[in-house]
Amino acid sequence: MKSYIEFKKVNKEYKLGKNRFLAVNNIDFTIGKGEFVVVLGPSGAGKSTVLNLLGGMDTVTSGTILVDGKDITSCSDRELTDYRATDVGFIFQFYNLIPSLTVRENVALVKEIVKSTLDVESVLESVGLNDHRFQFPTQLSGGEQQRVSIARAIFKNPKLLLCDEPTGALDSDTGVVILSLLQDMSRIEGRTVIIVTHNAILAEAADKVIKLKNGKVQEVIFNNNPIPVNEVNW
Ligand SMILES: Nc1ncnc2c1ncn2[C@@H]1O[C@H](COP(=O)(O)OP(=O)(O)OP(=O)(O)O)[C@@H](O)[C@H]1O
Repeated sequence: MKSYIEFKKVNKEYKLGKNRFLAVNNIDFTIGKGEFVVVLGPSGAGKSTVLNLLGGMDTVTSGTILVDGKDITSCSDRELTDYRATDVGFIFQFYNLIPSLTVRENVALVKEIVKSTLDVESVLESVGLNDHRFQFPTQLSGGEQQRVSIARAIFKNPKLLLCDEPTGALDSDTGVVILSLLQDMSRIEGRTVIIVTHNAILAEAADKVIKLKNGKVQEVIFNNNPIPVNEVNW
């Protein structure tokens, strides 16, 4: 598959007092368009840092990140703001919903920052929230709240869905439902979906697994026969 995302010799160094710390150390990998990718590794391996660099929330110390032919490491602040707003959908462990807005309003709010969006009703239907659209976040379960954050992320029709521990706050059955939904975003809608997780078993469902350790790529595993998330033996 032609590479859609490319990390080339990417380094990210943080200064801690007088010391320097390489959170991401000379990383190379590629991801194809529409792939369902899992990033695994122990705590502190650099998973979130990689996701933040790819999402334009953090900048590299050196190296290049190409997304759909665009070098995001040479973007101006303005271009990076546009990239974050239009090209990337973020899903985090905590849902970051606005408690005083309904489900529908939480999603439709994205229109304030992005001109071209999908149809809000279709998006709510695609994540199974049609019946909840006039409820407030506190009236929803954790899994339903995470669906709202997925709806909000895909409403702007992003090229990429970046998910950092999206099931970290959910029980395992609800987690499987959410991961299935994210897999559908890749399989049915053709979106490129990248999930950072501690749950190594999700590798069976991924097209590609990127294993990180101590800021380096330890291994990239290509899976020729990824299985549906709900068939993984959790
Ligand atoms: N803004 C920062 N300033 C200094 N150090 C940082 C910063 N962000 C991350 N680090 C350090 O970089 C390393 C990698 O962090 P990162 O959050 O990417 O790891 P992770 O693999 O996502 O870990 P976890 O699974 O625990 O979330 C850690 O040692 C962390 O302390």
